[in-house]
Amino acid sequence: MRGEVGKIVGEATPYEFSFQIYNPLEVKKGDFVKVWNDADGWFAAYVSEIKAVSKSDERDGSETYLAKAVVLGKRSGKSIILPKTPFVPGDRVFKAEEDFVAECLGFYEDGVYLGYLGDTKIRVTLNPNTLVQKHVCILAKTGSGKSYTAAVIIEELLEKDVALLIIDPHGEYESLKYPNDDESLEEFGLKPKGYADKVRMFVPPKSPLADKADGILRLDGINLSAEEIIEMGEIRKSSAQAAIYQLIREMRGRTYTIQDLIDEAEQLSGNLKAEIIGALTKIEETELFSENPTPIDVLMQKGKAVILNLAGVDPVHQDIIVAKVCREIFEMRKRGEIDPGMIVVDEAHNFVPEKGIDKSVSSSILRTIASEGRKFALGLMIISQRPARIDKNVLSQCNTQIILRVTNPNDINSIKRGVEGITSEMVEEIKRLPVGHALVITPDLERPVIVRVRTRKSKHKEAEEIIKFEKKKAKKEEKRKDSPKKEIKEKKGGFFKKLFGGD
Ligand SMILES: Nc1ncnc2c1ncn2[C@@H]1O[C@H](COP(=O)(O)OP(=O)(O)OP(=O)(O)O)[C@@H](O)[C@H]1O
Repeated sequence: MRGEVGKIVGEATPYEFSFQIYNPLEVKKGDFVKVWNDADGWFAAYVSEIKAVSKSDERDGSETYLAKAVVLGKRSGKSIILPKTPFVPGDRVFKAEEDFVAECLGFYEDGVYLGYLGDTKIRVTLNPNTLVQKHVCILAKTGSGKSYTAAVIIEELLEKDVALLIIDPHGEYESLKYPNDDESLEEFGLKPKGYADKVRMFVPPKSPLADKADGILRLDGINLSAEEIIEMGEIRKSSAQAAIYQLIREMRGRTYTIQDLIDEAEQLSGNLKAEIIGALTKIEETELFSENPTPIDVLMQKGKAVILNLAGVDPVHQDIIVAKVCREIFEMRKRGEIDPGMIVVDEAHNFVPEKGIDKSVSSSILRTIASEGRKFALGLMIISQRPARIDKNVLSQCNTQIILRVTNPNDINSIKRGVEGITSEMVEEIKRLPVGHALVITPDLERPVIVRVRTRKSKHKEAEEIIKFEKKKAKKEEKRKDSPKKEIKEKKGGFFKKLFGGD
């Protein structure tokens, strides 16, 4: 038979075996091979390790090459099966055809196209329902391609009309609006595409990006909790914190705004008065809270992505914004008042930190969504460069894990603890992954796979490019103003504005 590359040697189980390679140039780490199993037929296996060993009976320095192969299993109906009997030493090992490997792995048809499997041209397509409803995390050291990979998934989910809210602390996602011009798109069988018609950017009132935004985010300022006021007002003294709790107790049964609390605090006496009024005034001055808040259903709409761009916003305010927006989305989702969807949380270690390492007001609701969100079709995408600093419970709720290069020993340890079924070989692999390569672990695949993440269709956070694009667009707009179709297009703009609100 053509394509024979070696034979099984030593011990073999139904799950893995070693084989002697005939020609070391023909098999390399990461390749796929196939072997026959008398009980269950052909199976594909992944070459996870290769070593050269000297032949024991020869002193002339000649060597033999041994490979370790992990059996991938094969699709049988909806599940993946592994053979029930071991492979047999002496049996022949063949190169596996790409179609056969794809068939064995059984990627989801018309799924989320993440990239190519290892060095092959096999498309890795993940089940969108698993991704969204059972949560996903993207972990990697900085610069390894976290936000790039997140954007690839966002593009795919947008095309599947999923509602997305993106918490974007560094302003990295607005470039989704603009098409990429990277030639490597072709290699992945794709064309450039911007998502300007689907992506809107919201910012808090005093954001440095307020002029550029599609909408201003204002939160419900009615009946803020003592915890929220203490956090936002950065009230550290326990006596001042106690005074805030007391102020709010006095409001019991009434609805109140920050201004009402300031008026009430005027009645206080003693040296805490100035401190409390100062803290409340500071909150008032953010203009974040309003009696006419942004309707939450505007932030979560089928087929649209709303970016909450928090670049340049005080981290304490970011925390409150995330807490309040996510809480309302969860409550509305429970009542079926907004579309099912996914909340993407970049820099997640800041919003849902591991207990004992840091504190945040948003932790509680993010933990609730991680554990209960799937019941209400509300998913989470958790993105972080510091896995060791994220709440372990939240990480363990992410059924799909996408891990790019990680080297920090603490982060490696937390991945080992938090990711079920990860082997020491996979850990070694994670430390060496090139930029844009990811280990993907998902319940729909029997084995973790290495994916070469595809090129983005939309532009990746290159500010200069975006400015160029904006200039081009402005020129086009000038021309359009002189064209007779002007009125119709403006009407469309009006509808869009209505849909998203915005200032
Ligand atoms: N799949 C990919 N294909 C092509 N280029 C990629 C890919 N993934 C990452 N890159 C390149 O690597 C760079 C870093 O990726 P990215 O910005 O996603 O890193 P990051 O892990 O989010 O870093 P940071 O923590 O600094 O935000 C990108 O600017 C891009 O040039």
